[in-house]
Amino acid sequence: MDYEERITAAELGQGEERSEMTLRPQKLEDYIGQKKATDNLKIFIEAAKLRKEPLDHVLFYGPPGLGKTTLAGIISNEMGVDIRITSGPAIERAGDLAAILTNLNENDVLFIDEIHRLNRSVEEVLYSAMEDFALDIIIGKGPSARSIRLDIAKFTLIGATTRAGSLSAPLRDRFGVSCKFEMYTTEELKKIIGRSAELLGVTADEQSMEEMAKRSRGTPRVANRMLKRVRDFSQVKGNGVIDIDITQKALDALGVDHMGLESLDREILRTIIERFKGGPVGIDTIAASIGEERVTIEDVYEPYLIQAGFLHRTQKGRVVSAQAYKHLGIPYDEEEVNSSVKE
Ligand SMILES: Nc1ncnc2c1ncn2[C@@H]1O[C@H](COP(=O)(O)OP(=O)(O)OP(=O)(O)O)[C@@H](O)[C@H]1O
Ligand SMILES: [Mg+2]
Repeated sequence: MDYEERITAAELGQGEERSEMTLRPQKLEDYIGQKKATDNLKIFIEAAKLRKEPLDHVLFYGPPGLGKTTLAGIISNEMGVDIRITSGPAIERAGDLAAILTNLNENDVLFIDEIHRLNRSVEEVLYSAMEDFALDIIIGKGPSARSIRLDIAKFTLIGATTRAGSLSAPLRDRFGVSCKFEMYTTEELKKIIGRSAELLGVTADEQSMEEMAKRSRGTPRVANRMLKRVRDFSQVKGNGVIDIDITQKALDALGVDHMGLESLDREILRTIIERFKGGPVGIDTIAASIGEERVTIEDVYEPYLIQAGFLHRTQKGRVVSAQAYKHLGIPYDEEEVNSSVKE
């Protein structure tokens, strides 16, 4: 199966950007879950509006597809300002960032996705921009070169990252607010699926929504993708109405099991069990064994495998749990596993 076709893929497939836009809530009251983050933000937004100032710079971190981009859009809506969306790898040179910054209006939001991937020279320009709303520009070359300071509009930087640990300390310190994104509960995902179904004009019964929610690995993006694939199934193989029967058939056909694991999740677990006696084994070794990039495993697959209790991270490497053996139907020999853990 192509990477793009995986329901867990962190990247958006063709045309998916547009369909994600239509499913994105625009207001804070329509944003489901992440209560800890949104309760605080609500107060900060209110306060900033009262002072007629931009919101403090905000850092969002957590696994892909949990609604970071969506929440950034909502913040700009609630503040009544424009949002400019870009990403770390897209800003190649300091000049690119300067161009973006000088085009912002007072109190606007600048959203930088994958902010841990900014290069050094760009990041340095960001420091004074965040702190003093100023750019230091060097004019001329050699002995006659001089630096001038250019004021820019006050703005809010919202940075998003899957790995807060990869951010340099000076950058991290310049964010006034930082929000950790948690995986969603089945109940929350069910609400999200219900909302999306309404927007897409499809009918799904309670039981099938519950089933999809349970198999969405805590991730709204996965839930929405799943809903769309199940809808396709119901239109082609059923009567267009989503019920539990068609849901189960569709998800089986997609290779999503009852815990929401996909073939690659199972391959990760199986590899650790069959080739490394259940671990501990280093992430690079796992990546090489299954021919997948380390970052993909770490950012996209592991968070859910850990959350669901199939995998543990230890000092010595990854270890699968007895539950993973059970899930894959592989006999669990406690003694053998323990001896390999102690080695
Ligand atoms: N809290 C939510 N309520 C309703 N829908 C949501 C929520 N969070 C996310 N979604 C839906 O999930 C989709 C993915 O969300 P979004 O693109 O914001 O994720 P993300 O965290 O920015 O992902 P990435 O880290 O990969 O950029 C959106 O299209 C949106 O419809
Ligand atoms: Mg995003």
